[in-house]
Amino acid sequence: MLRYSTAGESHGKALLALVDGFPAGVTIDSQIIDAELRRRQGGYGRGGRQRIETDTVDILSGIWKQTSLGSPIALQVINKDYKLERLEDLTRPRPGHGDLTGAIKYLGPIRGILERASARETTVRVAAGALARQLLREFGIEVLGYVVELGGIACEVPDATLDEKRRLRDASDIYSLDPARDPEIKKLIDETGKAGDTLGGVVETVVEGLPFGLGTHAQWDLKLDGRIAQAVMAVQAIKGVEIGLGFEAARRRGSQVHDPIHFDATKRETHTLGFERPSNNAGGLEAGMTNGQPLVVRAAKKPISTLRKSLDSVNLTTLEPEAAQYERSDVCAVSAASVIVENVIAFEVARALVEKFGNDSLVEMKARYDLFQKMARER
Ligand SMILES: Cc1cc2nc3c(=O)[nH]c(=O)nc-3n(C[C@H](O)[C@H](O)[C@H](O)COP(=O)(O)O)c2cc1C
Ligand SMILES: C=C(O[C@@H]1CC(C(=O)O)=C[C@@H](OP(=O)(O)O)[C@H]1O)C(=O)O
Repeated sequence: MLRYSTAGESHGKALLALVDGFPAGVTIDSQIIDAELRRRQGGYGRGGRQRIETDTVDILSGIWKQTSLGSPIALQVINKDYKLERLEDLTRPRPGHGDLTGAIKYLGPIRGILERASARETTVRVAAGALARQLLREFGIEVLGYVVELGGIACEVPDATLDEKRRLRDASDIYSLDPARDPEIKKLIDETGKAGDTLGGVVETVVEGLPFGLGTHAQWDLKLDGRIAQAVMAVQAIKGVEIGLGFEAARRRGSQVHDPIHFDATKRETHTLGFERPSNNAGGLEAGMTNGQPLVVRAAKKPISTLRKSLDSVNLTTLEPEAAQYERSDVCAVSAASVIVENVIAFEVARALVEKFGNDSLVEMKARYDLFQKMARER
């Protein structure tokens, strides 16, 4: 099974991810991982921390001569802002962060909670996802994430091709598909920050080139829609996930929701096996399985919890009412969230891919992939 777990505190020595079950024989370029880490640090509205860090990955194991060995891959990102031993505890928990609940649950300091709850941990989730997408590319599977709404301002271009979307996103400081709106959005972020407040937004990820049959209908916890939702919801500050039409599907009639099935013999040799869908309201998943269409996932990110103009809180030492504590913080991290969501989805898709085609070696996976496509055409 392909899986990973992470370790590390926000101001500890380093963040670590341990990736198990990654197939042998995949060419790994650490610069591809570093490029995703750089993007995660970017966007507009980040706080002072990103001027301190220059995140790069150290691959500590599992790779030889730029090729995966099939053994565990340990990924490390060093914290330049390592200062955990010197930091004081907080006494006034911030609403929206894990401070109050974690301190009560673990009967310990708030510091012990916020250091691990912090989205700094997503550095190594992104590193693991960027590793996984190097496997996906071997199968022509491409993943792209971008911002579609920020602080209530919509910034998307429907119906663009993946390449057009990539070009637009890479031209935007916000990572949206509508760079023309960058000045308006930046102004909103600046004004909100000056007012001591914060902003959220909506991000979208598209995965193209998926074969039929990743995931399964057969058991609830193996359905790919549920697994994608878990991976995305588990990103800090994500509060909603939609696949395809999502909540909008509940407002329409069936005839306006379900994607008709057509057949085009000229596309028989492609990953769709010739089964074309004039719409993709299902977002690429039916009954927990990929259906050859692009996977489309949206996620809602709430505004940052730490407010310069603090909300009401309680001093946990005196139990007297006091304003919540302020620690250095972002005003808006929606752009970063688009990079994180994109990469956690990449990992989940890669996990489902190795489930279907095996995870010993890339060469065996490819042979099984080709055999499956042939058998599916001949069924
Ligand atoms: C990229 C990113 C950066 C974040 N930066 C901050 C921050 O600077 N300050 C803050 O209070 N919360 C920040 N958050 C959100 C908190 O980590 C998150 O709200 C907290 O861990 C509680 O978890 P929950 O919102 O998922 O319930 C950030 C989240 C993301 C995804
Ligand atoms: C460090 C990162 O994000 C951090 C996430 C975060 C939080 O509470 O989630 C709080 C801030 O931490 P600090 O107080 O050290 O500035 C953010 O900067 C990062 O994304 O690399």
